[in-house]
Amino acid sequence: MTFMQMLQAAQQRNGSMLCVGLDPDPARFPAALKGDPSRIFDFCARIVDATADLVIAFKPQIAYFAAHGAELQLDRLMRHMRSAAPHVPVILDAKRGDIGSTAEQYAKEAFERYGADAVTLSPFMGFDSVQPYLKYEGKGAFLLCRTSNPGGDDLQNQRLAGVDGQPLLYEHIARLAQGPWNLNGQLGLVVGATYPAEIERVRQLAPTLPLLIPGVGAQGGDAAATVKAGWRTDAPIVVNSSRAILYASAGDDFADAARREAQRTREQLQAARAAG
Ligand SMILES: O=C(O)c1cc(=O)[nH]c(=O)n1[C@@H]1O[C@H](COP(=O)(O)O)[C@@H](O)[C@H]1O
Repeated sequence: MTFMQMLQAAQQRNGSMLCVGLDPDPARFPAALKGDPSRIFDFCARIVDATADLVIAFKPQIAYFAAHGAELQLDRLMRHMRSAAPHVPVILDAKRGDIGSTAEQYAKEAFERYGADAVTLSPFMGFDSVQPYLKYEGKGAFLLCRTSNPGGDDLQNQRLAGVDGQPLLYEHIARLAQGPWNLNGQLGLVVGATYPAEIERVRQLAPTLPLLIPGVGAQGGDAAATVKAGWRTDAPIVVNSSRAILYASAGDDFADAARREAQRTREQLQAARAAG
């Protein structure tokens, strides 16, 4: 099954557009695990097990593992997700972007070492930096387009004077991803829940692409406005929340609390869809 097919299937099976982001920070772990980077796998596996029937995807953020030298725990977590939640696609949030020869190594890391179903990429270095990922048949790649952070404006909202129609940079990225860069239908776009008007604009320019939408929860993005702007029956939206779910409780009940928060967010998103 391709990543796009897995997304559609998980969306239907779990009735969900919620993605749980796995951003493990040992300093925020519950008392029994707190401050211990060797427990990253244990923490994440509990979250995965508690939420696997509620999500369209999981999104481990690679920096939270690499910063602690915990790559082997990420390896183990990827295998755990594969066996405990085989129906849930895994997006490795790596935000890579480099020249073709180096990108080949990053692609190998994401898809061969970790066995991810999709990856996040920065399109800043151009098509030849994206192409190596597209050689992996059936895998997905989400290009940063209009990111959730305020500083996204610095570049992404600049006008490209030399390009037809003088689009904003993020509009140009959306057009490239919907059109000439999307050789085998593997591309999606990242658009922040903190900017619903831009989600709507990206949807106009990229009507058939899946959108990865982080920014609900800890960053305060508007879940209902996000769904209204981005939802399409034939192009899934993957709405990510990390900290609000992972750290819903600092106690031993953290996995149950994560489940409740995931359930609440999923219902909120589904309700917005029904109202839409
Ligand atoms: O690519 C991403 O996932 C991403 C893009 C973006 O524009 N904004 C953004 O917050 N993210 C990631 O999404 C997650 C958001 O985490 P929370 O703010 O805790 O829900 C983090 O892992 C970020 O690195």
